[in-house]
Amino acid sequence: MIPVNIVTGFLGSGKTTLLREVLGRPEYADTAVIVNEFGEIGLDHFLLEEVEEGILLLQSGCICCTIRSDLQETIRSLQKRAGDGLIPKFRRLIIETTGIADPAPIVSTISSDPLISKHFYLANIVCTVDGLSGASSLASAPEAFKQAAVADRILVTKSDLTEIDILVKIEKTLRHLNPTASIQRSSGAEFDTKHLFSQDVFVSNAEAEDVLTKLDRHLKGSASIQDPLKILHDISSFSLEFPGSIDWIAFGVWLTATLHVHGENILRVKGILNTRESAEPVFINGVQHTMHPPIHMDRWPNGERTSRIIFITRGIKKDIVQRSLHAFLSAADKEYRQNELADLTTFRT
Ligand SMILES: Nc1nc2c(ncn2[C@@H]2O[C@H](COP(=O)(O)OP(=O)(O)OP(=O)(O)O)[C@@H](O)[C@H]2O)c(=O)[nH]1
Repeated sequence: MIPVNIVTGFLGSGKTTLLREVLGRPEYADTAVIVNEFGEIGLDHFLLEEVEEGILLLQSGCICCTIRSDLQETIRSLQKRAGDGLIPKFRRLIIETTGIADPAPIVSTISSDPLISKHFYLANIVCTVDGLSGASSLASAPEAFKQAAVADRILVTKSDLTEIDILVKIEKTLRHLNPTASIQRSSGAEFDTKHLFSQDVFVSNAEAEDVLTKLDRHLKGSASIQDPLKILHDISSFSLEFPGSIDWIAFGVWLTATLHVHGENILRVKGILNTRESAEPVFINGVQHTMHPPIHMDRWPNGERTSRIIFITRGIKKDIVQRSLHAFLSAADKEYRQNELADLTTFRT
């Protein structure tokens, strides 16, 4: 399976600068990158040959490709060409979105297209936020706010041009918005590409632990703080905690129904569940409609066997989600106890 990284971020925030670095590094030699236009990325000094219109082979061994009729068709055609030996095989795919694009439909394309999901999986979403002008774009452009809300890694760029108190302020806003994303600074060079691209969020135990540490910090600390930008865009980030074990099937039905009803307004869900069916914790992770296969972690981080879930939503308040989940789980609990009692009675008679 080939990991896919999505690089998103508002206009001029530094996506191309980051990609250029990746494309020049030998450790990313087997990477294919999908960009909107070659012109934007300035590849002249990397170029080895043009394999065909829209596909470039770079000196580093990377393949760079512009989008064809649509993303689905572009990914499928890259995969087919690599299979037919027309371009080198690649082991990673990076997709750069346009500055005003919503990354969620890309996530959905990767996991819902049967041909694509057979070969590719989402590794993570990286979002660049301009340290210098990010505060105003986050305030004025809902797209910029959403890109940061759904990300797993946030790179605050132009730290070399930005005063420290402005950087601290923007990082605080981003932490309130997306408490489980990791946030780094960049000055346009020497990126920590390993952390940004190689640690897969949706499949790794270590990553799940890191997310939980941040989730717990959110539960204990800043959960109740209201950020003015979140109020402006009607975005909430809240965490729920449930003691005791919960019914996995009932939870799954509830989550499916909730995602169906609220659809695009649930931007991110992440959490750890103590389920009746499994001794190990189950880590869940979703972007909008798309839930990724749960990870069965090998141990309980911090030994706390409590289910904890974080939601980032638009226009949906905590008490609505909490009440409906609570009602669902209580009903499943009641049924479980009745069945247990019935089993016991049958056994005695
Ligand atoms: N000094 C400095 N300049 C940066 C940094 N990151 C990006 N830049 C500059 O900012 C400008 C925009 O960066 P790009 O990488 O093109 O941004 P982008 O997000 O790809 O832009 P669009 O594709 O237009 O949305 C370029 O002139 C970069 O050289 C940084 O960390 N420090």
